[in-house]
Amino acid sequence: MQCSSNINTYRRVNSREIQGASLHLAARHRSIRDGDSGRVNFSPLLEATAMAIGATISVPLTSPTCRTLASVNKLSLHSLRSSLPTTQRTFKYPNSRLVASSMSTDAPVKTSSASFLHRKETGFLDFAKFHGLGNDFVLIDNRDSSEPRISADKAVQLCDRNFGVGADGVIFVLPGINGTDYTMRIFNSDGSEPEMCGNGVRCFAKFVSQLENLHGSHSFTIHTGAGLIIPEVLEDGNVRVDMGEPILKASDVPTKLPMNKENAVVKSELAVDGVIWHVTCVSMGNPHCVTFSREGNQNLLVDELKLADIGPKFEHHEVFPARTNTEFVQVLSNSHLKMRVWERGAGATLACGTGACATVVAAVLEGRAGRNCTVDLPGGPLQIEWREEDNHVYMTGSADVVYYGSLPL
Ligand SMILES: N[C@@H](CCC[C@H](N)C(=O)O)C(=O)O
Repeated sequence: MQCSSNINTYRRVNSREIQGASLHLAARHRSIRDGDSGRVNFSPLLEATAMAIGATISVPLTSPTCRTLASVNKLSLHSLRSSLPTTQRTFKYPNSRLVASSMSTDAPVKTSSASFLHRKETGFLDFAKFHGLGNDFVLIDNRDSSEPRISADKAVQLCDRNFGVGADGVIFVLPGINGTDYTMRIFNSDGSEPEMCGNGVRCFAKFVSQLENLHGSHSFTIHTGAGLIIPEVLEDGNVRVDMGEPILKASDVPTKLPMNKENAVVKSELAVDGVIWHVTCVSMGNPHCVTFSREGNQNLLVDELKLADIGPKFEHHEVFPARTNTEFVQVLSNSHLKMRVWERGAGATLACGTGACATVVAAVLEGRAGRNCTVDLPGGPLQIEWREEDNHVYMTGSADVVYYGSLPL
């Protein structure tokens, strides 16, 4: 896997100013259910407040009743596009209103998710808020341009949990390159741009399914800074992602820690804050430092760790020239791990998909677990398999929409 050259390197953005709406404020208030549509609308007062400050929010409780595209099953979107007659291939850059109206066949609602999703009002940014096990993102439909609709600075403002929408990152659905269906780019909440995001790519897949009105099992190809990533939306709504091969070569992770004869860093000693930690370094396109133990303590009890104290010391350690994500892992059994994460550019998050993948790779390399594991994260479990046959890592887990919003740019 190669990092593409259009991925910017890390930089801190200090601006915390937010213009426009206090969406978060409105989103925190209790909402009332609109029984017929199965959707939640904010109370008239809050709705009015949101409008007054230039923002709207709508929240889906259940998926709209939809026509099933049976032909999509098991086909990649790419192959689907080329096999459908032209008249049915309107959804690549859809006439938004058309697609919106075909979304629901028996329960038309005045503010359906589809119509909201396909709104394109000048001067406004329409977005969807998603989360993968509590790792939350603002998703932006950017299919009409290969340049992200908002800057890194604006992403920092949106991610602010007090003055913005509140999220761990902002993700853009861009046109595909190199023959892929889509390109994914992401800004962390600090404005830096990582190569890849595991939970984010599951959210990306569900968002694309909504935008393209896809149902049943389907998959597509995504170009990322970590190379080709292939998510498959399953019948049960979960998403399985082929995350590609882990990178173990120290200089590619990258880390300056001393490597073994295979050029990998496995169970190496790292001094952080006067304590020796045993770490294994893995890149899933983005860098990870995984630790199961420290000197005199063979199995970490992760609930006892003060993540906010030690996390930043790993992230900014001199042996990690591109900074690092750090996973603190407790082994529960040969197939069950418990993990807490300190993310580069985002801090403590409730889950990290690439981190869970790196964790299982590290557990196998250290002989602590098998290749098929459940990884428990603060936000819920992920199933991770490091498959021997193809050396690829597969991640399966949930991804859910929280609400759709719109705010002035
Ligand atoms: N939460 C993500 C990882 C997001 C990127 C990370 N913070 C980095 O800078 O590498 C995941 O689910 O993988």
